[in-house]
Amino acid sequence: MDELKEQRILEFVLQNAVRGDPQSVVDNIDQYCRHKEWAMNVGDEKERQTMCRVVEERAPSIALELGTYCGYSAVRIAKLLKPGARLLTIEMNPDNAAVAKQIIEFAGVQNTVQVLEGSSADIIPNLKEKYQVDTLDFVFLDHWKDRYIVDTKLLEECCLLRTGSVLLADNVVYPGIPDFLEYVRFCGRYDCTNYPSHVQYMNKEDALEKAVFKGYI
Ligand SMILES: Cc1ncccc1-c1cc(O)c2nc[nH]c(=O)c2c1
Ligand SMILES: [Mg+2]
Repeated sequence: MDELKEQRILEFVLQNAVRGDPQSVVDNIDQYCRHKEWAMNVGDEKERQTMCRVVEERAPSIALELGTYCGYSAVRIAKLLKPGARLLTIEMNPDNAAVAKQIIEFAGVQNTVQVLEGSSADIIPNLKEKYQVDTLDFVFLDHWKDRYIVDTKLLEECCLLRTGSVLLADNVVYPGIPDFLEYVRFCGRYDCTNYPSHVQYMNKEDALEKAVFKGYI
């Protein structure tokens, strides 16, 4: 069977990055995806400009990521978390989950990041009982465009958000998530901020949207 692109990214990291050094791991993924094979990691521009500032501002104790992919943003987020904080990251594709677990372990953040393999629809309702979550301080949405609004409503229905919980959504311009944007901007429960950027490793316009939950009004 052909080796998957994600396995080539993993190989490149294992051969070129420094074990236990999260920055070296994400730098090598950026280098591979910029010069050898494009891949849908969130990328260094969005992370440097926005994600790191939003995460550090919120200083989450418990964070959730929807869409682990190869673990690139999980490693970046883990690096920004305070001691004792944890990140749960959900990945539907078992091949990607397997690659992500190895990249997370190589980066040395396996005690901070837990990869939950399966669908967000199945896992989100179990976060409280099975994963000892009370409410989430930070949620990074980076999975499938048609799941952003459904999963946002599911987080609300499962009482997983509290006043001040921060949602940060990738790709709201390209590929574009119009139903999610309209929901968070006009339902009355979120304060929204848009952060223009570019699709990773390309010049194409994109943006991140931050939506701060105001409560179950
Ligand atoms: C695949 C693609 N092609 C051209 C331009 C952008 C994308 C793209 C970029 C991303 O950051 C994505 N993140 C999560 N899930 C996606 O499907 C996804 C797709
Ligand atoms: Mg993305």
